[in-house]
Amino acid sequence: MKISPADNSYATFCDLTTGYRLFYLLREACNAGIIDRVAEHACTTEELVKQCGLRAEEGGRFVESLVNVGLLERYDGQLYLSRFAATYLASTSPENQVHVLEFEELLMENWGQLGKVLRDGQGSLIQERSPDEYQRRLNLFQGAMAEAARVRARELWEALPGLPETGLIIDIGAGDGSYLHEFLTGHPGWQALACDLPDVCNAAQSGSTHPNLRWHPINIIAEHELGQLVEMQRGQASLVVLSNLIHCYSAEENSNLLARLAQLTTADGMVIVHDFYTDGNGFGAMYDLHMLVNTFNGRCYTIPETADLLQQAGLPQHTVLELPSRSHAVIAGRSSSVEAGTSLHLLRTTARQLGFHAAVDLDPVVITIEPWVKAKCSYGCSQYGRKWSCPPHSMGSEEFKELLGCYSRALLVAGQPPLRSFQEQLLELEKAAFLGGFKKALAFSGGPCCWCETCPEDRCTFPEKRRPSLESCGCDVFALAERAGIKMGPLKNSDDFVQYVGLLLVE
Ligand SMILES: C[S@@+](CC[C@H](N)C(=O)[O-])C[C@H]1O[C@@H](n2cnc3c(N)ncnc32)[C@H](O)[C@@H]1O
Repeated sequence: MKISPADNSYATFCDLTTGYRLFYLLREACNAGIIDRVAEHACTTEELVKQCGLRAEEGGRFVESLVNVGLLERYDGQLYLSRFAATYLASTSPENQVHVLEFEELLMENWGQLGKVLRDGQGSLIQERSPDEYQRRLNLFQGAMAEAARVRARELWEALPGLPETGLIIDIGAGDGSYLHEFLTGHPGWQALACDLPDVCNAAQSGSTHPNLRWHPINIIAEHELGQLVEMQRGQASLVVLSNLIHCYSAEENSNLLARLAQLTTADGMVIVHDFYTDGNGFGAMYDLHMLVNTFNGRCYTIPETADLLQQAGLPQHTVLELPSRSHAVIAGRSSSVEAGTSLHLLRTTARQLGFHAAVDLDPVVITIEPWVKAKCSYGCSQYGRKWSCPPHSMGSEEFKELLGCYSRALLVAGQPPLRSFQEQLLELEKAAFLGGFKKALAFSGGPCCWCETCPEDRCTFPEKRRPSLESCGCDVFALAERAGIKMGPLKNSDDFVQYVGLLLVE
C-alpha cells in the first residue's frame, strides 16, 4: 500500500497500526478449523463453536468478528464462507494460501527486530538452526512459495497475450514448477524446461508431472554448470523466465547471469524478470525490507536497474507489466516485438511513470452520470460559461452516456497540482495509449481547461488540446474515485492536499 498524498485520515493510521490483527484473525480462523468446517457444510454459530472445541462465549464473539469482517456470511441463521475465504483459506481450494499464512508468522519474528538489522547490518538476525528445525522452515518456505506461485503464475501469463502456438520456455529457479504448469495449461503446444537446484528438482519431480515438462538440476551460480546449460540450449528458447530469483543475488551476479541467459533465447525471444521492485509500488518497497530482515544478502531492485542489466545483456528493448497482485514483469528482447502495446497493464505503468499517483482500470459501465453534477457546474462555479471545455459548451450528459457505450475499458488516474501539468500528463497518456494500439483512446480531464488564461468568445484556441472535464459531462467523480479505491473528499482545510482525477477511455 501507499499513503496517497491527499490522505490525512486517522482512519489510515489506525488501519496501518492494526493490520496485524487481521492477519491473526485469518490465521486463527484456519487454525481453529472454522474455515474448513464451514466449507464442508453450512452451520449455525453454536454448532461451529462446539465442533471446533471453542468456548461458547469467546468462540461466539470470534465467529461474529469473522462475519463482521466478511470472511463468513450468515444467511437464515446458517454460516457460509465468503468467496474470499473459500478461495484463499479453505484447504480444499486449489488457490489456498494456508502455508503462506503459517510462513508469514515466522517472518514476523525478524520484522520485530528491524531496528537491530538497521544498526548491526543485514544478516545479523540469521541463526544456526537444528537440522530438524531447518527442514521444517524450508518445507514451510517451499509450500508458501508454491501456493503464491499458483496465483501469481496465472496473473503473469494472462498479462502476456499473443504468444505463438509452439516454442520452448525455460524457467530459471522454477521452484515446484507452478509457473510452467500454468503456462503449459494455456499453451499445450510448447515444451518447457525447469531449472533449479538438484534437491528442489528432485522434490518437484516426485510431485505432479507434465508430458511437455523436463527438469534440469543446476546451480546457476556455478559458472561451468551455467555454461553447460547455455551450450545445450543456445538460441532455442522463445521465453526465459526468472521469477523471484534476482532478488536472491547481487547486481554483479545478476549481470553475469542475465548476460548468459540472454544467449538461450531465439532471435525474437524474450527474457522475463518477474519480481517485486522497490519503485514498483509500496508492496515492492516493503519487499526490499523483507529481504533486509529475513535474508543474508537478498535485495530488491528498481525497474530501471533491471532494464539496464537486461540491456547490458544484449536485450535493448523492454516493456514492463504491472500485475494485479502487485508484482511486476520486466520483459526484454532484441526486437520491438517485445512491445506489448495493447496491454492495459502497460498503460497503468506508463501512467505511473508520467507522474500520476494512482491509475486504476475499470469497466466504463460503473461510471455514473448524475443530474446534480452538471447543476453544480451551472450554479456555483466561477468558470461557468467561460471555458470551452465546461458547460454549457462541453459535452452533454446524454452524449457522454452514448460515448461510454463505445468503450469496454477505462483508466482512472489521479494526480497533483499544478493543474496544467496534470492536463499535460493526461494528453501524454492518451497519446501513449493511441500509439500503443488503443485507437479510440480519449481523455477526460479533471477541473477546467487551463491551456489559456481566458477563452476567446468565438472559438477555442487549442481544440487539439481541449478535453472535457469529467464533471462537466455529469460524471459523479467522487463516486467513481471511491469505487476505484482512490480516497477523495471535499477540501476542508487550507493544508488539505489537492488532487485531480482524470479518465482515459480506451479500446
Ligand atoms: C524465491 S524462489 C522462486 C520460485 C519460483 N520461481 C517463484 O517465483 O515462485 C527462488 C528459486 O530459485 C532457486 N534458486 C536460487 N538460487 C539458485 C541457484 N543458484 N541455482 C538454481 N536455482 C536457484 C531456489 O531453489 C528457488 O526455487
